[in-house]
Amino acid sequence: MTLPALLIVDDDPLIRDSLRLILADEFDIHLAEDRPQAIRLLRDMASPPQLALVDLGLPPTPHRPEEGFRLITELLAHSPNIKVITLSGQNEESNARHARTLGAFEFVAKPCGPETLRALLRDALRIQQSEQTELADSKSLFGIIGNSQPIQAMRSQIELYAQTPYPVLIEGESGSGKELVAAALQRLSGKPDASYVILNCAAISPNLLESTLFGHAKGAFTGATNAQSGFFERAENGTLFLDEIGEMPQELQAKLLRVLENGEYQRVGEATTRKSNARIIAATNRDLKLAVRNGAFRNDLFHRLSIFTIQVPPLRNLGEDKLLLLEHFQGFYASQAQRPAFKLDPAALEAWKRYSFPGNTRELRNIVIRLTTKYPGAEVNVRQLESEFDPQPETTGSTQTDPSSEVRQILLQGGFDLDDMLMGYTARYIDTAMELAHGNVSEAAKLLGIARTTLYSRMEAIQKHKAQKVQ
Ligand SMILES: Nc1ncnc2c1ncn2[C@@H]1O[C@H](COP(=O)(O)OP(=O)(O)OP(=O)(O)O)[C@@H](O)[C@H]1O
Repeated sequence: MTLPALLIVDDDPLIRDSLRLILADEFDIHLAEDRPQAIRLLRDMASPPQLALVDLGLPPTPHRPEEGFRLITELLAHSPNIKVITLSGQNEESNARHARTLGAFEFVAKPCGPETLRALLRDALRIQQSEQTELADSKSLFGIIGNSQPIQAMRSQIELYAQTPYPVLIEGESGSGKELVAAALQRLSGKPDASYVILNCAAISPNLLESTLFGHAKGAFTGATNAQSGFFERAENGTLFLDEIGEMPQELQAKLLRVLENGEYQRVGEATTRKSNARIIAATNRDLKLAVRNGAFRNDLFHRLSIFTIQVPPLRNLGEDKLLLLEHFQGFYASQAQRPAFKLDPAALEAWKRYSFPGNTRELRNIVIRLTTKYPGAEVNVRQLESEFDPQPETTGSTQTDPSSEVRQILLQGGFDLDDMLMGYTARYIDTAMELAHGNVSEAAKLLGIARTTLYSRMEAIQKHKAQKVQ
């Protein structure tokens, strides 16, 4: 029987060795002493580990949590299903809570008894397996929960774009549901049996990305003992989902552009030109436009990819959907754990509605899992609930910057488009108003000082403008 893989990242050799000793009979252990080593290890593994135990204080800043925070984000970018458990000192509760906002499943205070740790890891594994069943079950249902106006608008966009052969770019903050949107696009593509291949561009080391995408000839590089097909070939005439597209190296961006333009590509080390009919869906949590301005992402590729763009709204803009998601996950995880569900008392429910969930639905889901374990069948009060919230939420979320300070530099760079810039501003104000109004369009229109119908038409204009730029 294959043991589930567990990545342990801790800079203290004593802790690494003792954890290996304790857990090796039940888990396939992989050890790393810092973030870069962990990422290298991950990239070399044939499939990502199911679990990770991460110390927050890692070199070069072993007394601060930043390196651990960064590793959590990178692990989840590499493998969204991985369950990350953080190890932390007794007095670092607020750091541990912030780690959970970033997507960590749970934290455990050091020193921790072997049985507690085992129980936690088994629990994480069981929940991970149940989530995979949920995903399979929800296929016909679209999987996307929410009735707010932004989610309804997003569903219509998915339906509209799903059956076209053009690329779709999915933008949104981490944990907001981009992968779910990609899966929905594929399911509604009208080719239910066609291949669906997912490549996370952040998960593959940049020098292997080209051969992973396009394949390689025998002897193309050291270690290429056989010819190998790539993801484009595997996708055939189905869908290729390129997650974290912002991480793609520049040289490869040019090759991807060529496939998007005429379907042509070559395996590494081969002169024969091959044809791809795969439909491309790409996703990013970075501001790609900013990356274009900074020269990190090709402008022409951005325009090709963003023929149809879907903005996945952050959870804080979705008003009552926070309650729908609460209800859904409450029921789901209680039945998985075969325990009665917890309930929020009225004050806790208000706090739930007020909280901004900077880690989006992934954070909400992890909070529900923890409450299910801690308070089966019980009423959760506001103090108990708020101890699950992030005490430093302002450090996550959108990474957009105010462009006004860059005006001179942008104009001098050339290629500036005033309409584009104004649309960007309009979109940002609308987004903020929707956030303040918890997804209520009439309220948002009031804040913006325009009529509700005008707001709808501005939203439409933003989408049209994006589509027109590439035609
Ligand atoms: N509207 C939704 N309804 C139900 N589940 C959702 C919704 N949005 C997100 N989720 C769930 O939240 C979790 C995070 O979603 P997902 O992995 O798609 O996020 P993401 O935007 O791809 O994040 P990242 O950029 O970090 O990869 C998943 O478990 C997903 O199923």
